[in-house]
Amino acid sequence: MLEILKKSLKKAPIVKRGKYPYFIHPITDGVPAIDPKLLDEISDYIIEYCDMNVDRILSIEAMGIPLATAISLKTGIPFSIVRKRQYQLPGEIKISQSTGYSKGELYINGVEKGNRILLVDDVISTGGTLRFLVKALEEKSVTISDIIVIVGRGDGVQQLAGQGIKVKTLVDINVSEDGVSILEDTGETN
Ligand SMILES: O=P(O)(O)OC[C@H]1O[C@H](OP(=O)(O)OP(=O)(O)O)[C@H](O)[C@@H]1O
Ligand code: HPA
Repeated sequence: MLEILKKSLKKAPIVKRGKYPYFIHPITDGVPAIDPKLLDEISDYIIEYCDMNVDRILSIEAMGIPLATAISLKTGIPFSIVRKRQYQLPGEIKISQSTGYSKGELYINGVEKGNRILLVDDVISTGGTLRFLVKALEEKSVTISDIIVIVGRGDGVQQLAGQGIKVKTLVDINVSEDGVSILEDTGETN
């Protein structure tokens, strides 16, 4: 199950971003190249294991975009992207983004009160990005069917679980300066 994803993660190179060991992988970075077979494997898995009874798929710039595209093409469900750029449209919501290595702002457009959405992202680490996003969506009375993330690292999933936010991951990993190792049978859906 998810053999292409797991095999490719084991080969991911590591670079330091400050003190943070950052793994580089096609699904989380778009480099060196995204194999369509990998995208196919991941999107099939998500469609099988998530509640797809939704109006919309919501994902986050940048690396949520190929995931949302693949799921949308297979299901016919439209998708919106939470952007790093402000549009100043009516109803736009600004949230803070804080990861292990960066800080910035994200802007939510394209979801309405009462919508039911599937939230998809490429990786969870500290959980900071998803925590702010989920809070903003709940305040807007948007229903989240599932939160699905391809790669879990760090304690973000546990942190959010402690706040009542359930995140499903496809694969959980440990990252050190020496490389990536797969944590078997720890993810929600492994
Ligand atoms: O759990 P956290 O610590 O919040 O980290 C997870 C976030 O980090 C990445 O965002 P980034 O803006 O670096 O991603 P991009 O490469 O997709 O633009 C990733 O896409 C997540 O949104
Ligand atoms: O180590 C990482 N690699 C790629 N994307 C990420 N987003 C948070 N951490 C990482």
